[in-house]
Amino acid sequence: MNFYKQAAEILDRLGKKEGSIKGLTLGNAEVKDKKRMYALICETLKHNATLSLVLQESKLLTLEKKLTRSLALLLLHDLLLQNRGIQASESWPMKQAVMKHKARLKAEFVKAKIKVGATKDGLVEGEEEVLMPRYVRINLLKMTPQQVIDAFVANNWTFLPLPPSPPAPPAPNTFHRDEHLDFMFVFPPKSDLHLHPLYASGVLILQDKASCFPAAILAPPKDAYVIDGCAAPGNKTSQLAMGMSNGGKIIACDLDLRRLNILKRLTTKAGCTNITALNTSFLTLDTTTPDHSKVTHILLDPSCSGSGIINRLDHLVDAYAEEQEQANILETTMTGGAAERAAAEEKKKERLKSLGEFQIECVTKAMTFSNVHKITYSTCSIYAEENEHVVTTLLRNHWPKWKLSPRSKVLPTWHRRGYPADVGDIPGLVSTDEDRSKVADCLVRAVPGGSEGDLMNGFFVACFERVGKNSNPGLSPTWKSSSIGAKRTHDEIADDRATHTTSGSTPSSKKKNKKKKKNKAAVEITGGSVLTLSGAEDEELYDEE
Ligand SMILES: C[S@@+](CC[C@H](N)C(=O)[O-])C[C@H]1O[C@@H](n2cnc3c(N)ncnc32)[C@H](O)[C@@H]1O
Repeated sequence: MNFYKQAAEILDRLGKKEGSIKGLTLGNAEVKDKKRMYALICETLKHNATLSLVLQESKLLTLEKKLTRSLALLLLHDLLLQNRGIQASESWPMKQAVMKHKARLKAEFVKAKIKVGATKDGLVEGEEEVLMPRYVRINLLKMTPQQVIDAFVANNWTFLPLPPSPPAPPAPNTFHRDEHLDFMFVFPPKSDLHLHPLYASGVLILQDKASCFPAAILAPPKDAYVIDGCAAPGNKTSQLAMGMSNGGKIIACDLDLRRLNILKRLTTKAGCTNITALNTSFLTLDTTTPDHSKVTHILLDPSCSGSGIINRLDHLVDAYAEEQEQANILETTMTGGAAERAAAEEKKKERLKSLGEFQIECVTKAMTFSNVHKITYSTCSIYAEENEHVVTTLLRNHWPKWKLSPRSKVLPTWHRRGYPADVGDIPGLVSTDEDRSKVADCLVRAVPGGSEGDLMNGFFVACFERVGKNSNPGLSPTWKSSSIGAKRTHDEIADDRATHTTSGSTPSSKKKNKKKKKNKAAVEITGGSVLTLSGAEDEELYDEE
C-alpha cells in the first residue's frame, strides 16, 4: 500500500483511539518502513494545530474532494515542513491535488504559524514533547551501580553525586543516582542508550521511574513465592527477580501470548532464572494447587487506561482525536455535534467503569490466595476511577481482613500521595476528611510530565496487607508513620549513597555464575503455543513501561 495512505489509515485509527502510536507503527507487521512511519506520524501530530489551520484556511478539503483530512495533514506536513517535500511519484493524483495549491498552502502556513503562536518550525508552545529524563534501572543481577558509574565515566560522562535541586532533568552528558530508588540512574532527556553495550547485555534496563515503584514497594524477600498477575512485557517481573537475587519463585502470568513471549526474551536477557511464565488469565488461576497455596506476595499491574503515560507522545493523540471529533462534528448539525460529544463522554465513562471493575476483580482474586499477605495494585492511569475509587471499593469489601500498608512501608519519602477527595466513605473506617487524608497518605501517585508533574509518567500504587492475629486492622497507630513528610536532605541522600553504592545483590561469585549456566531455560512458558516475534524492535516498544 502507498506509504501515505497507510499513514492516513493509522492516523484515523489513532483518532478513534484504536491503539497507541508505537503499537500502530513500530508494532504493526504490515508497516514496512516502521521508523519512517513512526517519525511521520509523531511529527504530523506535533504540528497538528498549525497544519489543521492551514487546511481550514486554504479550504483544501472542499477544493479537492478526493483528499481525506488525515491524508491531507500528512501531505501538508511533508510539503511544508520537510525540505525533501512529498515523497511520492509526481503522477500520484493525491500529490497532484496538493501540489496544485502549493503557493497558497505555503502562504497560509506562514499566517497559521503567527495565528497559533507557533515557533518557526510550526510547533505550538506547550505542544512540544515534554522533556523527561531518561530513567535507567541498573540490573543488579549483572552489575553493581559503581561498575556502571565507572563504565560511563570512562566514556566521558560526568557523574553528579547529587540530583539537581529543585528536581530537573540532568544537563547534557551528566547523570546522577535517583533519590528514591537506589538502583536507578537518571540521564538527560532523549539519551539514546539502545546501542550501548550495557543495554545489549541486559545491565541497563530502560524503565520509567514510576514503573519501578510497585516491585520496590512489594519488596518480597529472597525466598518468597510471588505471582506477577498481569506481567507482560515483564519489566516489573525482572525487577522482582533482581530484588530476590533470583531466589524463591515468581510466576509471571499474562493473557497475551505475544506480550508474554516478549517477557520471556526480556527476562532471559536480564539474567532472571526464577521465573515461570504462564499464558493464562490471572482471574482463572486455581488458588488451591499446592504451588499456588505457597504464594506469599502478589504484584498486580492490570490493564488500565494508560492515561498517565506521556513519554510516548501519546498525549498528542488525545488532542488529535478531539480535533478529529470536532471536524466531524462541524460537518453535522450543531445538535448532532453536541450529541456526539455527549456520546464520546459517555463512552469514556463506560470504559473507565469497566476497567475499574476488572481491576477490582483482579485484586479480589489475589486476596483469595490462602497464604498471600502482601499485594501491590498499580496503574499508569491518572483517573480516580482506576485508583482511589478502586481502593475504596476494595477496603469496603475486605476491611478489616485486609488493610492498606502505612506510608512508612510505601515509599515514605515520596512526596506525592493519593487524593483525599477521591477516597470514598468506608463503614467503620472512613467517614471524615481526616480519615480520607489518612487513607490517601498510604497511597502513592505520580503526576505525569514536566513543570507541574514529577518528571515521569503518571502512576498510582496501593499496597494491601492481610491483617494477622497480632496486627492492627485500622486507623491509628498503623496509619501514622513517623516518616510522614520526611523529605531527605541532600546530605542524607549522600550518606545513603555512600552506604548503598555497592549494595544490592550481585551474584558475582563464580559459584553463582556456574549455577546460572546449568539453568538451561531461564524461563519456561506453559499453557499456550509459542508465537514467533520480530525481535529487538519489538522489545524497544516496551522500554519505559
Ligand atoms: C499494564 S500491562 C502490564 C505491564 C507489566 N506489569 C510490566 O511492568 O511490564 C497489563 C497486562 O495485563 C495483561 N492482562 C489483561 N487481562 C489479564 C488477565 N485476565 N490475566 C492476566 N493478564 C491480563 C495484558 O495482556 C497486559 O500485558
